[in-house]
Amino acid sequence: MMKLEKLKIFKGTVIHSLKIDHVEILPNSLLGVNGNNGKIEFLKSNINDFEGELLSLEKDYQIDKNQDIVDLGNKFIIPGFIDTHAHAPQYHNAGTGTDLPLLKWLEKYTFPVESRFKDLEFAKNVYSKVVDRMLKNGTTTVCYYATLHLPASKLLADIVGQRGQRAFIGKVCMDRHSPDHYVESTADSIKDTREFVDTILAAGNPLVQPIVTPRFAPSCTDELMTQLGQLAQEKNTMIQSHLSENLDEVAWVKSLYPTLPSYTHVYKHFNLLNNKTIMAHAIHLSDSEISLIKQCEAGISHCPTSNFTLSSGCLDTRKILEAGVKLGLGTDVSGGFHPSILYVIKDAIKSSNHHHFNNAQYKPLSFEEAFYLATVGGSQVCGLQDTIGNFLVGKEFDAQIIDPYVANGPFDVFEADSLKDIFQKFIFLGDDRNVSDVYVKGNKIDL
Ligand SMILES: Nc1nc2[nH]cnc2c(=O)[nH]1
Ligand SMILES: [Zn+2]
Repeated sequence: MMKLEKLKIFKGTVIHSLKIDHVEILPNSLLGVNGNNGKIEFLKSNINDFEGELLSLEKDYQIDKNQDIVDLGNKFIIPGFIDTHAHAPQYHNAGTGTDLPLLKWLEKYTFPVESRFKDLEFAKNVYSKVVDRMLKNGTTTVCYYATLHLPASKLLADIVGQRGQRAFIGKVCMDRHSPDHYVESTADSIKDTREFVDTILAAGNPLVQPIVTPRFAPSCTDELMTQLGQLAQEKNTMIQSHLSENLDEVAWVKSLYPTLPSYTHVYKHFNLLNNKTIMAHAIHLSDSEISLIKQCEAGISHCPTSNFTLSSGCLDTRKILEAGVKLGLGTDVSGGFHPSILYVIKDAIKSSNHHHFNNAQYKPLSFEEAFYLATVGGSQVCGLQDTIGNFLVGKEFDAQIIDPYVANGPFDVFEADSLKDIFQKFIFLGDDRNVSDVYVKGNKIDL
């Protein structure tokens, strides 16, 4: 007999993805989570005889069915969302400064607010709020950019750790083409990044990992790019940056690197493009750049809310998927004004529909595919495909409990609605009011 002292069992409807074009909707399920390691112990679905099933579980696991079972009733459980690209300091500006394209937007709104994070009180206020906001919206994993400041970047990691979120956190590196009030020397950038990586690793929280973060090629000298590539390799960390978001940016990179074949090749040249790399946007890529990304096994963070707001363009997600490149979704707060991946899911569908307007043969993203990208796709981009993304046995339990019937909620359910209809209504009409509980690695988060 297996004795598990700490087993939590969720009884009700479980929804997740195993394949990109199909959502598994599993009524009458029992999902067991091992409280010792936060992993999924079992998932049994379409159960007819709950009493019999529970009796056998009582024998196998010595559970107390009055204490260890959470009855979901008419709520359902889905994986936590994975935001593969968000700027924590920019949350201060979310919903403002939506009138300019990328390079002017950076100068006018973004660098000024990021430079304020030398003030730790200011940082503490914004960072506490962004982490809370993400969790309330069911986002259990985030790839965060902080700012170039070491103390505030460490503070973000502390706050994420205290709140129990899963995250990759990057001290931003930028030693050129930046305002005088918001730039660092090459030596400081490397020294502080090294200290940041070492500090996060020494803290030993498996949920919070450092990520090497050159802001984008135009804001890093060759020397800095070279050393960041070496550091990421030495410490075996993830890498994140921006790629081919805006046509003026692409032309700028071409002028900075006239002898390299493309923007993507710039990152490759400095050993910053590999299977641990997340590139945000990647809209204006040639076929050979997509092939290079595939060959290097890097992933793309698709940020359509930002791409619409900054008028950057519409990523051809079908082409990226058909090329076999890992693809996840990102809010890109505050280029993207909305902190919720639910919002990004809808913009990913609309962005894909735009390609369909111009080409009747084009197969736009279905809502099932967009949900997959928000969960399983994100896990692949983060290198966590064996750890999170869905409820396969052995993965860690990162989840949200969704209440479609919450009082004063954002949508209505009618008698004829199937479970799939209700789930789709949540995707299109739902918001944080429907998120009743959030779990990361089996731990319930205080919302
Ligand atoms: N969207 C976006 N693109 C960038 N490229 C370089 N920095 C940024 C940023 O902060 N946001
Ligand atoms: Zn960004």
